[in-house]
Amino acid sequence: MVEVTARAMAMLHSCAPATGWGYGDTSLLRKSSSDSSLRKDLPNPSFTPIKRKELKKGDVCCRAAYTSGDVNNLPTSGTSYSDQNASGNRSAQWQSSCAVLSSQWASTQLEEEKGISDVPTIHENTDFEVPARDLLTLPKPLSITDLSLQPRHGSQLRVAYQGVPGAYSEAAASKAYPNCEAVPCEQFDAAFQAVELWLVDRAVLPIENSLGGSIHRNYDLLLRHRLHIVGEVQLAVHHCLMALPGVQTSELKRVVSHQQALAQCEHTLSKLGVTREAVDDTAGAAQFIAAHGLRDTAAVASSRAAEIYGLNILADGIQDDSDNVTRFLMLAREPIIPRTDRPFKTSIVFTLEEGPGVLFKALAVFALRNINLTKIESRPQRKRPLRVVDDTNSGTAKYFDYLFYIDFEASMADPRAQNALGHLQEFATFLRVLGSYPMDVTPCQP
Ligand SMILES: O=C(O)C(=O)C[C@]1(C(=O)O)C=C[C@@H](O)C=C1
Repeated sequence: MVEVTARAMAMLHSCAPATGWGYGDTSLLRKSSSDSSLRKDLPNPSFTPIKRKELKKGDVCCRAAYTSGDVNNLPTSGTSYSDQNASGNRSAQWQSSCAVLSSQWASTQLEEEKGISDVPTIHENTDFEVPARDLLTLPKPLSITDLSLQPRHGSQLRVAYQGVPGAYSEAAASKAYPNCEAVPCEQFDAAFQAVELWLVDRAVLPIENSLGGSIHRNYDLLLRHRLHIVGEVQLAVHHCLMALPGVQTSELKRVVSHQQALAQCEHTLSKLGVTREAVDDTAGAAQFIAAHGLRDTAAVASSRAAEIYGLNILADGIQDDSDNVTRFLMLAREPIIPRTDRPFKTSIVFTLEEGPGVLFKALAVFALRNINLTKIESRPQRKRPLRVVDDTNSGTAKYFDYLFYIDFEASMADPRAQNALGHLQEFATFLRVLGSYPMDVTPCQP
């Protein structure tokens, strides 16, 4: 058991290209030159794994990359994209470019008059039950352009989320960490950086929604930053249409909200026949209407946002499907110790060489061990979006290069998961474990 945990932790801390192992104990994981079709960790397979000798022309590139050390500019062991771009004065650049501010209790107007924000004072009690008349005293979301404060150490967990008070992400942060101090951030990036800079302890960010699909930005940021997924939380998202008190639905010309929320309410909004405008978050839309006294505009947001910003709910439960759930990830600087005494999920990201059946082979490492996949997402590799393949018979072809993100139902403490990743790493050109964490099995109540 101790050994299994040590292997799991080594994998969680690793950020290794498949060509060079970043794992602590490579002998435990690497199957050296053994043929993967003869793997001893596999149960008597119900179908024969693809053998090396079955590889066709296209597959050869897997082996080539395996020995060539080509990791396509992806992060190497212990590094991230930001490391790779970094130069000697990296530290200073990093500090200044990604500086993030903590909660700021100052009116926007005051800041505008001064032209620059005062050094903010951290308020001791971030109580978001603020009546609408106190709008100006709501905490200002963190911004990546702000200057940084020293992180605060206290007994209360500080949890960054994207948006302003009343956003679904704030509710998700409270569900994930009851009694936490939820810290609003302007952008997803700022939430990542707030954790990295020790301004907060955790971040809770949306990753997918049952109606709207994946939040791609956060997939990309997971790879660019070096945080670990330490949990997930699912939240039922119940949208309301809201406007200033006294405004009728017939007076509306425009609806503003987060683009995911607008997409989740497609039916209702099409029937309204108004223009739609996307803003950073749902609660921010409600705040905007209240702050500017807009009588021709409604917001799609939570009932809590209506309460905070003093708006009137015109319609309730306007999402296309009553079962509308958003899954959020909990992120931390350190991984948690994976366990096997409760259901766990593991999230990974990897790249493959081009070739017939390569993705099939990658997915087979899980199927062969009876590991259930819960999510697969592909994202373009930004540093290498296109690869030119010179083939004298058919001219020059262009392939798109992708990163594959997979969530599977197994803990990294489970030898099946370790063996599956050991197997995958034999032909993946890059592999990183983003986290191994308890599955959210609680009811999706807001
Ligand atoms: O705008 C908010 O309130 C958010 O918390 C963001 C967000 C998202 O990004 O998907 C979260 C949950 C809902 O799916 C709609 C919007």
